[in-house]
Amino acid sequence: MKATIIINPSSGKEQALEYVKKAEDILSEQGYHVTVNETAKELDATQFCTDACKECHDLVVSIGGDGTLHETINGLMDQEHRPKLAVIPLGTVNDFARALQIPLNPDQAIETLRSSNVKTVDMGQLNDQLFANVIAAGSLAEALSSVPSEDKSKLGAFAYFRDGMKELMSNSASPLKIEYDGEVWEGEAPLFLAALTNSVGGFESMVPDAEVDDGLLHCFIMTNLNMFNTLTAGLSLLLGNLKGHKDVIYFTAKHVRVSSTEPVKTNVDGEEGPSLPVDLRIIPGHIRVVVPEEA
Ligand SMILES: Nc1ncnc2c1ncn2[C@@H]1O[C@H](COP(=O)(O)OP(=O)(O)OP(=O)(O)O)[C@@H](O)[C@H]1O
Repeated sequence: MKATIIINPSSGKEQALEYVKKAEDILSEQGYHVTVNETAKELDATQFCTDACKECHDLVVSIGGDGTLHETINGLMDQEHRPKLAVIPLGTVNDFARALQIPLNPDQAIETLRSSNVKTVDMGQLNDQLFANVIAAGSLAEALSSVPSEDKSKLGAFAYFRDGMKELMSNSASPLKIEYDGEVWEGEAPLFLAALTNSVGGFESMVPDAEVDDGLLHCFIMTNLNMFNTLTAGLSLLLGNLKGHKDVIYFTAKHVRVSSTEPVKTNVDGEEGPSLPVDLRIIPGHIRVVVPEEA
């Protein structure tokens, strides 16, 4: 059996390398021949994962934040052989791990490598790339993409909170056209979100109905922009009951197209994504993820 470890040494307050040896030992104990690949720059994780697919590896382990995971899963795109995936979360948010009940403590997450429990999980497709968790569009999404990574390391989720609140208070909205499964919504909105899992931005009850294998994109449009409503919607967003807010439209779909008459950026799995228009689809059961025995 062959396994590839993909590790971003700059993630997790730069403690990532400490965890590699432990992961390697557990995998070797289980009879894996292990290759370790350290990322040095953007898209290295994608290339390492594509190589693992081509070399018919049985398992790919992503050690890093949601950005590293996003790049890793993109290496599975269009591959005939797709190895199982294991995730050791070292980022600020770690939505994918939260949704799959993978421990956020890296030492405990590494123990998951011993588990025989494998879950089949949906992926999202955005234009020609895959995403694992969430896509956001609008001025709020843009503000979150620009949180500097030193702030993320120092302040954790608070860095997002601070910048998100600043943006919500500024009341800037974008004209959005959202076409989904034969319906159309058009209007001004500071935020559109499409989530695959229950956890968004680290809030695990944000999308309580979302299951990792339900074959649906769970979509939210934040609409009303007066100061009070924006603030309460912002709090709902941050406290995790967005669906119930009166200025939030919620729907599920399998195919969504989001466009705008203005230049609007997106945020994909926590990193800056392409500008609108974007085409979103769900790919049911695309990957197999190693999860804790009891998950
Ligand atoms: N050696 C490296 N040094 C700096 N950046 C890297 C390196 N390797 C990869 N990267 C880039 O860093 C980005 C962010 O990585 P990742 O998400 O793993 O860490 P993080 O910023 O700590 O996590 P989070 O975004 O969840 O807080 C990746 O998308 C990748 O492009």
